[in-house]
Amino acid sequence: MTAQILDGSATAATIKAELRTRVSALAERGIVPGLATVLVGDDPGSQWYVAGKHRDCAEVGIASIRRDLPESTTQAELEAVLDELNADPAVTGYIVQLPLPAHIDTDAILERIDPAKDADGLHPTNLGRLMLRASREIDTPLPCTPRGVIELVSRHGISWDGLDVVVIGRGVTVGRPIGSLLTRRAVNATVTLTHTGTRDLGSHLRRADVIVAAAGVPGIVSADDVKPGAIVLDVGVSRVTDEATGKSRIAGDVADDVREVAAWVSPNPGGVGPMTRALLLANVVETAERQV
Ligand SMILES: Nc1nc2c(c(=O)[nH]1)N[C@@H](CN(C=O)c1ccc(C(=O)N[C@@H](CCC(=O)O)C(=O)O)cc1)CN2
Repeated sequence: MTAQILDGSATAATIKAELRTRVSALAERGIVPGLATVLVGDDPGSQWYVAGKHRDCAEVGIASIRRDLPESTTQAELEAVLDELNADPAVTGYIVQLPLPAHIDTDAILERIDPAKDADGLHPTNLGRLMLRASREIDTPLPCTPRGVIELVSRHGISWDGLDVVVIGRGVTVGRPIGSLLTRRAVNATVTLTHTGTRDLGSHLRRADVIVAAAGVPGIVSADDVKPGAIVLDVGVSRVTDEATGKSRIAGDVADDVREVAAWVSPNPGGVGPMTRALLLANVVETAERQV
């Protein structure tokens, strides 16, 4: 079997085209959605991701505001920037690029964001609403990567209803919230959340209809771990140095041989990453629409 590709780049392009139309409709009512980004320090990966978010905004007609701060920024200085953005009417939503430097209390920063402007859906109020609303529509921003995973599969004509999903990784941006999203009545999957403390990870993976690999461990999922015909989503991002060329490249959590066993695979790059970016824009547009 050669797996079919869950094409995140093409799907994200479709979502962005839909959002462009919605942004034009808002413009007719005099509303221009605005996304601000807050970046602390000079990590090249984070700088690249933030630059991408501003390019995406320009593509769909969202105004964007950039606040780049030095590595030495204190907790109080960063909180003062967030207070400004919370008060700025031109900012519909904003994100604080993660990870933050070690001297910053990330949880306190996420809590400082006005929940109504939380474009990443990572404020405790918004995560809490996600927990509470298993049966109702959720009218608050949702975490972008889990939302991207769900949309990527659904938009390839695959229903999640009744599927056994095994997630690897318990981080706040993917592993923890994705279980709540996938088990909502409207999606109806069954989820097992595994992590570095899970005994015999392979036995969980081998019975999964869907594997969501978000461990950040290159190649943690290989062909031997995958049930024939399963769907495998690669969310892992690790930067490794290619021994042959000496160049640095992105490595996902899913080994290449998985394509010989799985029915569907999301590539990395070109899978969940572009979807994360597109769903961030969706959160901003939806927040602006709710304000109308
Ligand atoms: N505040 C946040 N911080 C971080 C998040 C997040 O959702 N919110 N997620 C990641 C980084 N990230 C977005 O911020 C992100 C990572 C990767 C991609 C992406 O499109 N990747 C490309 C490949 C990129 C490459 O080659 O270097 C792909 O998958 O095709 C988008 C967004 C951590 N921080």
